[in-house]
Amino acid sequence: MRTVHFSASFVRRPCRPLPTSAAFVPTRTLARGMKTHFAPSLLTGVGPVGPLGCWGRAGPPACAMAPFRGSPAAAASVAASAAASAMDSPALISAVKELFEEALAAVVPAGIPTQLAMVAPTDQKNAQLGDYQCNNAMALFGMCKKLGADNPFKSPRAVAEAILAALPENELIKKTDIAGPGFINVTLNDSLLATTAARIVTDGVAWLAPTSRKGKKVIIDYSSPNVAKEMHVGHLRSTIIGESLARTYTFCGASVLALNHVGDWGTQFGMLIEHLNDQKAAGKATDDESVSDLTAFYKQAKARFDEEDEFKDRARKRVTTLQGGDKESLRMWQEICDVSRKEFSKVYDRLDVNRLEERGESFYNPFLPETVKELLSIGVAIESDGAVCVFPEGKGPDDENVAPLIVRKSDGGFGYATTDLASIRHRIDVEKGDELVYVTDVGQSLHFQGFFDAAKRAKWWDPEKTRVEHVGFGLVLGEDGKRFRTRSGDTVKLASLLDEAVSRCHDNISQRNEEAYGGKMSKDEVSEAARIMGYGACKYADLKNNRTSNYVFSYDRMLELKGNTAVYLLYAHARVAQILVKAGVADEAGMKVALESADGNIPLNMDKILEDGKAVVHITAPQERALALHIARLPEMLDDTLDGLNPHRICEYLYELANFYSSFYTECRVVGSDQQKSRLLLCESTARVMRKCLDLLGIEALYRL
Ligand SMILES: NC(=[NH2+])NCCC[C@H](N)C(=O)O
Repeated sequence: MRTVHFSASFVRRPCRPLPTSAAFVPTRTLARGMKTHFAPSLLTGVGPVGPLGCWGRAGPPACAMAPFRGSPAAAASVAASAAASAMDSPALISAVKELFEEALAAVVPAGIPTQLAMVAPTDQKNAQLGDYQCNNAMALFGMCKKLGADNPFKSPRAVAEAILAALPENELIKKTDIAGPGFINVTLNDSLLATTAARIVTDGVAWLAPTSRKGKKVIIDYSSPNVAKEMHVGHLRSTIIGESLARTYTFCGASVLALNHVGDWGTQFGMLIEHLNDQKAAGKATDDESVSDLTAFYKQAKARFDEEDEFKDRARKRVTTLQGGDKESLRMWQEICDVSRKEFSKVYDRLDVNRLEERGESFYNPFLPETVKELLSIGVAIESDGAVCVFPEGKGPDDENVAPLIVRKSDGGFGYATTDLASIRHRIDVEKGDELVYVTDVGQSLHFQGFFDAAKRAKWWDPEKTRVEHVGFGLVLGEDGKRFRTRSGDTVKLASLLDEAVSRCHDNISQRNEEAYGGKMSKDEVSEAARIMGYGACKYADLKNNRTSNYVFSYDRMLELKGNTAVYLLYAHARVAQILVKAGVADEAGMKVALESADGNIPLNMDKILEDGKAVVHITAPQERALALHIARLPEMLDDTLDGLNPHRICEYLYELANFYSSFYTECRVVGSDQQKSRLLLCESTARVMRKCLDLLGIEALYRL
């Protein structure tokens, strides 16, 4: 076995010179005007800044550091600099893979294709084995055997040995060993983990954002309720999942266009306008209750449409005049949309969703005739029974059991599919999206597959150039395992659902406030905490599941104090915050500041955590190492989240983080220990990562509970 030392592949990469001195002032902290004794001291002195930023995968790293060549303790010290914020922080796993790919390139014999590194994190239950495992040796040996006499290897183990011998010198890996037939276990350098944890405090958690989405334009279509219809739990799921993805993409450097593809166009507007007209004639305005409850209004209009021939006739004519651009019809359509819009925005305000841009189906109306015409002219669509249809590749009207995509109905009207074809084209050609994401229930999968496929055949979408994904999600079920409904069988109103969660939290927190804190929290504080916890619990209960599975909506479960719930995590964060207060690193006033600030960071009394003006984390116990490793794996988790479009990965990570922290806190004395500064730094680092993860899930943090 060979121990690989510092001086990595990246040493060969161009680096900007190391600054000779660096001063760091946490700007937000100062801007908030703290008491002088809390003013952070300047961090001066430079040390070898952690190598994390230099692991660079593709593209030149923005690098301002030299490779570490000093003692491990020195390596763990941090000198933050202005340049540091521009640092790239690729995922650990990618850096490990890159090293193994270099090694593989050197050992793969002629006649065998280039090998991608098969590297996976080691299950932390087996932490003694290492942090990552590279599993290429066995498969590569299998390929080499086919070379017969030209196979240079005797066994998979020999392949593993060759890979290790070819591993470039680097700063990342402390130790490697071969297990079993040829698994390579990899242990990372402690100093690197320590440095990463410390830098989160000096440079902010954004420093650790992965760079895989930098400069990418991502268009996320989510929420997308329908005008004059109830915004139901499905739309709530879409809103919560889409918002979390939007936040995560943004954090990872993408420019996000969040689109609310509201169902604001279609034949139903004929009857809605006519009904509105009649209501007005009867002296009722849009702010009248009978109209503002649009669901009821819709039902009335529908009933009349089904029962009154004269009304039906007018409604049909109205659709034509509306689609023909008649001013008066458009004005009334607008009026109806406005009523819905007001209702939707109430939900968005509650959920803290404010980046969504409304671009409803109506936006694409002018492009629809052209869309169909082109599909016909290139032969992707054909006329069938008076309608224009896109059949699956190789299928036609004579094939049985095929459901074509209808792009123009036999009455000449356009539908959902046509709008989506126009929208995908617009998002690629005009908006220049690199990734297009659509968040709806899995029930719409066929629709998405259908128009994605048509867009590809029409050459409007090149999958090599643009990533297009339907992010489907499962149903919300009631505790009886059936579709979530009220006892009377109606769909559950979103507002009342959130209200109930908040009210239950209010009861719990008030009780705790009296019992455990002697009423220390004011009435307002209790209400605010209940709001954060109630909304947080609903969001988290939704996000923590693998999105494609159905989940059971249960207040009891989502409000449990233990286990993978928002309540547990909010408590976990509050406990860390309170330790920092107890140690004098932060104070109550600082927490108030944190609550109002954009990044939620508590102003810190830096003297309490810096050693000789430097932020230094010492790793002396396995629990400290496990915690620091988990923190350093944030970029890897985020890449994973976006690759699979799975926000539940963030929940998993956050829950594990809370657990690693809890083992650390149980085993390692913080306040009053020799390691107090280092450990407090680790606490603050943990708190920041916790807050960032909560924020990516759309959940606010609590500092005291
Ligand atoms: N581009 C899209 N199709 N977005 C999703 C729209 C969702 C649709 N309005 C619904 O309520 O089901």
